[in-house]
Amino acid sequence: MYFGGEAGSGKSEVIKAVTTLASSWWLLDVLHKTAITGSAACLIGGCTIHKLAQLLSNMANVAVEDELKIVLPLIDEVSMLKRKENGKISLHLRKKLDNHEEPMGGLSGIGYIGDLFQLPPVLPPIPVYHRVSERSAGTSIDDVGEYIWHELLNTVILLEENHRQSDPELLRLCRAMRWGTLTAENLNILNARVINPNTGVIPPVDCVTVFSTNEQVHAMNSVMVTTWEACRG
Ligand SMILES: Nc1ncnc2c1ncn2[C@@H]1O[C@H](COP(=O)(O)OP(=O)(O)OP(=O)(O)O)[C@@H](O)[C@H]1O
Repeated sequence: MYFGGEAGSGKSEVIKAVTTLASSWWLLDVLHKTAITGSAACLIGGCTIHKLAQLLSNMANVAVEDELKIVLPLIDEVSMLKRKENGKISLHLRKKLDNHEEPMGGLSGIGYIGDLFQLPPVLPPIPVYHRVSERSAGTSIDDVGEYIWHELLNTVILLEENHRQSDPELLRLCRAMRWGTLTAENLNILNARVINPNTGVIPPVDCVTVFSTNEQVHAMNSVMVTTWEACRG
């Protein structure tokens, strides 16, 4: 199953709801929440997909739970998932569940969550959702990962309402950016709001700020720390 939708459409809320449901049925131990990066995994109270793979493959340097039970793995921020990683999870599940015939060891469900317009995988940048192989079921780990996504994914749920953004104008711009359809007029509006911390103009403390280099981040941090210290007297 794939749960998708733009930023703010409620994908994380779905994960919270599944967690609450699993908890109320005393099934938290079979729900394995994962994400590709550590920070994304922390946000959903899960582990990285690599940690899950390690647990499944019983690597010596991991505190392996003898009774590791897997019924429903969830993979968040799936735009960053590589074909190979999907294939590896399948391989590990086959071994762990002692079912070498079926993809994902015959698990009846796996939940992929994320917005495919968001960040792609770190190099090599072939996300699981890119169709590379024309074969219906190749044999390499990459092919298996791709096959599972393209041939076995049978339920797609798209969340269409945005619950985070209440400013319709900003939402329109964000959507145009997401689709890659920004017009010159859109760009003018966005560029008119670019703030250069070197000029001494600082944004409100509660707003999210995006920078393109670490140098700019450090410059902004310095300004904010100085301002904060001045406020404290
Ligand atoms: N059905 C809903 N009704 C009301 N508020 C909601 C609903 N779903 C989500 N929200 C709220 O909208 C905000 C964004 O939701 P959420 O973080 O789940 O989005 P997301 O799709 O995971 O975003 P991102 O892609 O940035 O991670 C949160 O504050 C959340 O509490």
